[in-house]
Amino acid sequence: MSDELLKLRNQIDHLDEEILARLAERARCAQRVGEIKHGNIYRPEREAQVLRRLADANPGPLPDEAVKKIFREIMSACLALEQPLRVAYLGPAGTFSESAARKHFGAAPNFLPTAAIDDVFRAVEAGNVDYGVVPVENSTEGAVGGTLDLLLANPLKICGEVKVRIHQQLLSRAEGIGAAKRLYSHAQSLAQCHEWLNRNLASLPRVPVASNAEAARLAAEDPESCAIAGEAAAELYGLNILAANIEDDPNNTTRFLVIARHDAGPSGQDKTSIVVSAPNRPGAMHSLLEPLARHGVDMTKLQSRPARGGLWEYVFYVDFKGHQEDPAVAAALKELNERAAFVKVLGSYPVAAI
Ligand SMILES: O=C(O)C(=O)C[C@]1(C(=O)O)C=C[C@@H](O)C=C1
Repeated sequence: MSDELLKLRNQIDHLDEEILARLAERARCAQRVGEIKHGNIYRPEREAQVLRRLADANPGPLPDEAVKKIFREIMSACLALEQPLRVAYLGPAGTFSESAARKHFGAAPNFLPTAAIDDVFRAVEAGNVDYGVVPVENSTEGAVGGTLDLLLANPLKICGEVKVRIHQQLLSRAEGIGAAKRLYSHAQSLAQCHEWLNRNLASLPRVPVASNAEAARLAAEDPESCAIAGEAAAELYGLNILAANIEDDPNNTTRFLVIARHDAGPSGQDKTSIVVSAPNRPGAMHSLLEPLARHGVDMTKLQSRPARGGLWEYVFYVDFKGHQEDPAVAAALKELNERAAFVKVLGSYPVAAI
């Protein structure tokens, strides 16, 4: 070993010990915070502030994303010392929902896969888990209607959002695609890779199944098949990646919501989600949203959904920038309340920080 290599490795050992001692000190601080803090132990607003502050202070050469991932895990481990979290997500294991849950909470919680989106809501409401992670919209496929309906019907709050870049992989137990007789995947993933499949595997029969993870499980059992699923499923079922990132839109992203029995405090960079219904008369929707514009509140999403029970009646899901405790948002919400037939605040939460 050269002298320089030896010296650098000694230096790294030394730095690692320093980092470890500082981590232990940080963990003891977090434990003490846990003892003196009242109410919820998990504080999404504080975690978002920590991640943003460190990304801003990052001197390099590590990219901001790497710094945030490292501190995401540090906070996850510190929080577990205060209180081990239980987090439900739309399963089975290996889905993009699991990736979203792990991206948001780090590796420390106990994760519980559920069979359907409403099971996630039920598990949180019943107190079987502390938090739930559910998909709400995809950049190519649009809104997840089931989640929107459940948000309206449920007393739960949104306390966070996570965005996951969806990369689809062609997976198989075999080393090549030659012997494959069928392709399993979720219908949404088949749609997201439609052009690639038409160009490369036009004659291979496509079999839609309940989830990508289920597709990967089937491909692991059946060597004459392949599947489209994410990397997490490939790892879980020990499959080879025959073609990587085959989604037609390279920016394909799914947004997930974190649901809880409480929402989040202000973090300085927040979003608020509400559901409103407008009285059935011309211009009602315009008049309803006018206070937002007048108070300088930026609307980021407007999504309509048929109201249960009334033919051709709609409810509107509106997201805007700011926290309901911000004075401009509070003033706009007060006026909106006076004008709307119905308003429900689904929650204020930090803009995705990671
Ligand atoms: O600041 C707190 O309230 C803490 O409990 C500490 C800490 C952290 O590790 O920084 C851990 C968990 C919370 O969700 C937020 C932050």
